[in-house]
Amino acid sequence: MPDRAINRHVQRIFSCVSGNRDKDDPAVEIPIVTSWERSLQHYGIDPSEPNPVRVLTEGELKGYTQPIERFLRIAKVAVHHLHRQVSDLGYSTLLCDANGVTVDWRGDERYIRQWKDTGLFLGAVWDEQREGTCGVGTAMIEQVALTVHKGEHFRAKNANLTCSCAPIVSPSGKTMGLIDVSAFHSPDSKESQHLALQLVIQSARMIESAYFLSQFEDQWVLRLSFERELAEVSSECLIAIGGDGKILAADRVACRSLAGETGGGGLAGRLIGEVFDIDFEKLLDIFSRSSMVLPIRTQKMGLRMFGSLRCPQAISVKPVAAVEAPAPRKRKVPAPGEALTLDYLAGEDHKLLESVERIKRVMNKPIPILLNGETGTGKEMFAQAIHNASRRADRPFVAVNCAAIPESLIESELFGYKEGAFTGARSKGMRGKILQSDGGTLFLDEIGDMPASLQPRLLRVLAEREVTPLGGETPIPVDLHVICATHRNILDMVASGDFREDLYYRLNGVSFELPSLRERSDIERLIDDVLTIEAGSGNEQAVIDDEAMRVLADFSWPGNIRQLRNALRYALAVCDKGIITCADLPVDVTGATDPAARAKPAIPRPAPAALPDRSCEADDEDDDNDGILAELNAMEQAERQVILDALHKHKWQVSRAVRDVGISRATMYRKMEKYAIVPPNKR
Ligand SMILES: Nc1ncnc2c1ncn2[C@@H]1O[C@H](COP(=O)(O)OP(=O)(O)OP(=O)(O)O)[C@@H](O)[C@H]1O
Repeated sequence: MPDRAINRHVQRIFSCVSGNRDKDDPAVEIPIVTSWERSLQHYGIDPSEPNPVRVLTEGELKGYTQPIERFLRIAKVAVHHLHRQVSDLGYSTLLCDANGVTVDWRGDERYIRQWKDTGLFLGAVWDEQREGTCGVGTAMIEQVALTVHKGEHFRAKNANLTCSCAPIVSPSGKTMGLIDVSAFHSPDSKESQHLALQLVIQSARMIESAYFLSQFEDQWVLRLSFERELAEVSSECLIAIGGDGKILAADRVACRSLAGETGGGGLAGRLIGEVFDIDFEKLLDIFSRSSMVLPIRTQKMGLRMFGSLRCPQAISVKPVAAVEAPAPRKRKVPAPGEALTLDYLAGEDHKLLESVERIKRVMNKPIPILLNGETGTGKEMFAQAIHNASRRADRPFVAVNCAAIPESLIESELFGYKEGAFTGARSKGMRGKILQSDGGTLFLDEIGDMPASLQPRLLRVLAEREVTPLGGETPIPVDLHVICATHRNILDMVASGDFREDLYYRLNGVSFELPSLRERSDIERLIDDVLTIEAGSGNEQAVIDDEAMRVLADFSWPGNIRQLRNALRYALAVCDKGIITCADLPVDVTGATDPAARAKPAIPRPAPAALPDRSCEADDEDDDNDGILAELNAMEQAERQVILDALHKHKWQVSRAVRDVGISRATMYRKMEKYAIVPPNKR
């Protein structure tokens, strides 16, 4: 550029930044002026300085490309595709990383010298701090797609270039890179670059979508479009959904389009049914029967969209619609010592049955399973049952409780060590739990307690399917299926930085919520089953009387099935003649049952007389039953009183009262109904 032109360029920038723009000079767009200000005042760059663009050596460049190999692989196709569209128009195509380093490049090889001289080449660093206003650097800082055309470049030496560039944003909203087309000959008018800018925007979007789909390849992805006609061929919004129906992530178009639904609170962590007029179960159900595009409305704003659902990759080999209907389940209570099966564990709880059907679909696929549930809900039992039902059943099932092993030992427990790896190491070394589970299932219980320092190592094992024991150098290949369990909210831990997001996505291929005991719709059935199992393991057969069953079914069970097992084990040991009554239940269960009942005065003991004597009926029950009493003959009145006395004596425990009276339970209930005897708790 001749000196006079350089001076004019520098003059123009100075007057514009100082607010004294020449009135003949066309207005400069705001982002460009702001960038000129930054370049001049912040970075202190001299616009006339002719220093060439910095180009990294091959070795230096490797340091930038290696950590983003996946991104490069995904973006490559889009870079190639874009370049095919623009190469004949004299553009080169640059893919830059988040630092502005050109990590992929395409250009007409005939002009290689010129590309290199202008810095439109592999390894060139296009950051604003160094180059001042330029396509890549300014799009990176402003986080928008833009064209920096000719004299809008800050440095005079770049003022013949035209650069159109768009940022590429990751699922978590960070700039992962930028895609740019640049040319050193172009018409003067900036409008001439409109199409080039639209093409880079489209390519950036294509890379973002491909990256999103790859990042969540083991998850369900809801693809949404505002136009029915386009929904099948291209989607505007992408939403990744975990196996529990909660949104894991949404791409930036989805976040922007659906911001009104969340009041700015973000989509991640919300249930699909909170945002749309359909819940996840229904969505799965519809898409399992048809792959059609489904009209969906958003809950708050009522936006009409058209969606399709992409299955986790490992399931998609078999369309969900083609999954056979589950065979009718045969449910039998396992004999003592017999492994609990998935069908048995599902019980008759509606939600659990659905979960088990879904588990069956994925258990033989390389999809990690995450089990959520309160302590004692049976997570380990489930993990074992999944293993037993899977193709890996004849291989080891290895359980590791991350909360139970001291942090200092977890590493060697999991990864093992070579002989002599450290003082005290066994002379032959140790195969860690991961290698022990080779070919089988590794169950990581309390995964939320996995120390932060080991999370990257575990991630590497899962990604690369190989382990390097402590003190070893050669990685050993391992084939394992991972099932994790936690009672903690891992998403919250991810948000607070206590759990690695990438590890969470690796582990949560599909997740299942095990209901607490108090939420189960089949609680009485389960209580009976657990009693059968407990009674079978050494104790006498027993039954639970109605009152005790009511107490057990109403209890809150903070320790879930584990606590229930213990309570029944105790009751079996103390009960008489195989009948478990309230008196046989541990006090922590009966004491917490019904605080209102406990506050009531004790039921008065009846007078010893066997004949009708209204004075003994201190509960005011019979006041309400005068009409019935009047209709009874003397015999009946006497019989009624005997029954009532026995019930009072045994604090309304039917099973005990029947023994005093010498009648069966069924007869007792019939008589109670006939004589209108209603236990206090049912009044
Ligand atoms: N459906 C069931 N029927 C009978 N017993 C069961 C059932 N589910 C679980 N159990 C028993 O309940 C106890 C707790 O189960 P488990 O250890 O699998 O729970 P967990 O959710 O893994 O607990 P934690 O979170 O405390 O590790 C075990 O003794 C197990 O045998």
